[in-house]
This record gives sequence, C-alpha cells and structure tokens, in this order.
Amino acid sequence: MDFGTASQRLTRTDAAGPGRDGVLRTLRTGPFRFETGGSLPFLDVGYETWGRLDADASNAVLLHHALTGDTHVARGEGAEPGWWDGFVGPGRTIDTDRFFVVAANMVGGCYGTTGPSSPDPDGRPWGSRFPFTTVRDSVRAEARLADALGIDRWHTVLGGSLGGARALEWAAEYPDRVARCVVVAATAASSAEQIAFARIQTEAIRLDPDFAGGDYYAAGPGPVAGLGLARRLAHITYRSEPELDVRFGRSPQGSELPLGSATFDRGRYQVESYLDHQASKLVGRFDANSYLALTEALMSHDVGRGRGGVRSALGRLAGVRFMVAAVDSDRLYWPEQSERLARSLPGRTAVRYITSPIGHDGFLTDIGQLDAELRDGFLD
Ligand SMILES: CC(=O)SCCNC(=O)CCNC(=O)[C@H](O)C(C)(C)COP(=O)(O)OP(=O)(O)OC[C@H]1O[C@@H](n2cnc3c(N)ncnc32)[C@H](O)[C@@H]1OP(=O)(O)O
Ligand SMILES: N[C@@H](CCO)C(=O)O
Repeated sequence: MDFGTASQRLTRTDAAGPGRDGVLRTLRTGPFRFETGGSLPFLDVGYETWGRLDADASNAVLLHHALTGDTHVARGEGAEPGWWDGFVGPGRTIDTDRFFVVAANMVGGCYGTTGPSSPDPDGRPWGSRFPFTTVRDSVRAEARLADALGIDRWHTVLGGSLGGARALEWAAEYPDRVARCVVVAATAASSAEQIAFARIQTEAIRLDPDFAGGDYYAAGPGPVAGLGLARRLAHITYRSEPELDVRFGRSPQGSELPLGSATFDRGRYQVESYLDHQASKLVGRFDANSYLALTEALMSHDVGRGRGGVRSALGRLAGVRFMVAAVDSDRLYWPEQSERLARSLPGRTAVRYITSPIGHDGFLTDIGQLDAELRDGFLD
C-alpha cells in the first residue's frame, strides 16, 4: 500500500552516513522498548537532512512535523517542495547553509519510521500488534538517530502542534542535549478538550467495519470512511470559525442545492465540499492505524508524566533557552495554554504571537512571522 509521496522517496540504508539534502533515508535501530511496555525487535527511523554538520557538531537543528506531516520539511536534491520551504533552506531563517537540519518521522507513522503498516520480520504488517506509542518513544528513537549522526547536543529543536510537543519532550528528556527549544502552538500536556476531540476521531476509525480490529491491510483500502470522518472533524478544529464563515459562509457548492428535494437528497454547502476534499486528500496519503497511533500518542502527551508533574518537569530546564509561540486565533491549542507553558518555564519567557485569521493551521501557513524573532538573537 502506498501512503503518498514520501513512501515513493524512501530508500533504505542501515547506517546514517553523510546525507543528500532532502532525501528520505532510514536508520535501523536494535531492539526498541516502548515507554508503556511493548517492544519491537528493531525500528527503522525515517529521516531527512539538509546542510553539513560542523566539525564540532554544534550546528544541528531538529525539526518536528505535526500529526500528519512528514520529513520533507524543505526542498532538497529533487524538485518536490517541502512543507516549510519558506522557512527552511539556503538563506532562510533555518538556514541550511549554516545549520545541519534533521527531520525524523514519528514512531508509529507511515512516512519512513516503523509504524503499524510496516512489515514485521516475517513480512506481515504489524497492524493491531503495533505497541502503544507515546511522544517520549519518538524522542528516544530520535536520540538514537542523533547518536548515529554524531550529534551530542542540538543547537535547536523546533516544532509546531504535535511537533511542538516533541520539541518540549526532547528538552525534558534530554536537557543536556538541547541548547534551544522552540514550541509553537502546543501545550505542556494535552488538555481534556484536546483529548475529547481526539477521541471522536479515533472512535470514527475504530467504528468503521473495514477497520477489522486494525488488521485490514490484506483486505483492501481499510477504514477510509472512518479516517475521512476523523479528518473532517479534526480539520474544523485546525481552522477558525471566522475563517470558515468569511471563506464559505452559507454558499452552495457550485450548482449543488443544499436544500434538496427529498430527505437525504440534497447538494452540499461549500464548507461540506471543502471538508470532503480535506478528507479525501488525507485518506489518499495516510494510514488509518498510523493516524490512531499518532493521535493517541498526542492524547498521552504530558511532559510531567513520571517527572513529578508539569511544573516540576519544566522547572528543571534552566539550561535550555526557550521560545514559545502561539497562533492568536487557535481554538484547539489555545493561546492561554501557551501562556501557561511559558509561565512555567524558568525565566518566564514571553509568548510570541503568530497573527492569523485561520486558526491552529497558522503555525504551518504563517510560521514566517517568527522569522525576525528567531533571526534576531534567538538562533545566535
Ligand atoms: C505528505 C505531506 O505533504 S504532509 C506535510 C505537510 N503537511 C502538514 O504538515 C499538514 C497537512 N496540510 C495541511 O494541513 C494544509 O495543507 C495546510 C495547513 C498546510 C495548508 O492550508 P491552506 O493553504 O490554508 O489550504 P486550505 O485549507 O485552504 O485547503 C486548500 C484546498 O482546499 C480546496 N478547496 C477550497 N475550497 C473548496 C471547496 N469548496 N470544495 C472542495 N475543495 C476546496 C482547494 O482546492 C485546495 O485543494 P488542494 O490542497 O488539493 O490544492
Ligand atoms: N494540519 C496539521 C494539523 C495538526 O497539527 C496536520 O495535519 O498535521
């Protein structure tokens, strides 16, 4: 099964070695024990790099993708654009002429790192046997990648949304290995409402008859209806009410008639068609089990777990320089939650704001608003 462009770029290597910019490679680890007890005989960690590591390995930057993102942050040798192209590249804020940039796919994902759709040693997809995974598992896998690449300490770790949770978890798990940490549109721990929205999504997938308990790979495309429903709900939370209203209002989609002529026989509003499109795009590029694994990893996100609570976990991070940023219209990762996170960090850093009408996805579309803050001092 092909989950999109990333898998087409996949080439497998067993050693890190010097890289080619923006080409997906894989580091195979030894046995991997998950935070909550499961284990796998090995993990493949899919990653891409840009630029060159300095002789003293002091210029390495780790970028983290969000829930359904991948490792292709910036353009590389090929023509395929990256999802943060304006932000990462030669002369950009994350300047690949200066930094050695690394992006790894999360454990449980479907863009290069071992996940439920990956084959077990007998060649069968792990499916329902894939262990429950947490953000901390991904960070620990990335630490092995850092070891293999010869990086003792990151110059900067940076990410948004689930990627922001990963960045923060890196600082908490390995404070001596992180000099700077940028957390965008993320919280110290997933809130009740974030867990609630996520649960509806995971339920939509599990209730799809084609989910087959997670072992659907041999039978066909799998729970595409459930995954599409999950994405529709999620996408609403990624945008703002005013944006949807201004953009779509009550307009019908093309010549469709939303009032209909009989029960269950009506055309769509534009916003329905928009959500249908977002759903079908995701279904075409993402594995439902990976969506479950990463969503539940995000539900479990709590930087204070096993560390005496959030305040205690964050209070120890005086050696890490932080930037916390929020999207002012975010109704999923509320700005107040970023403010709370920033207040809990040593030095009580001020929250930087991305001003955008669109909501949570502003961390993807408008990250450039952090350029000046990052270039002007923070990344020095
Ligand atoms: C494999 C990967 O590339 S994943 C890595 C990067 N991606 C991510 O990390 C997250 C996934 N991506 C996203 O969430 C989004 O694409 C974002 C946030 C990056 C971009 O958001 P925006 O630029 O604001 O796009 P927006 O939400 O407006 O959607 C535009 C799409 O809706 C479509 N659309 C707009 N109105 C309608 C409508 N009435 N009916 C149907 N479709 C519509 C557009 O045609 C466009 O389609 P396209 O994306 O196929 O070209
Ligand atoms: N649009 C983003 C939002 C999640 O933060 C994604 O799909 O990864």
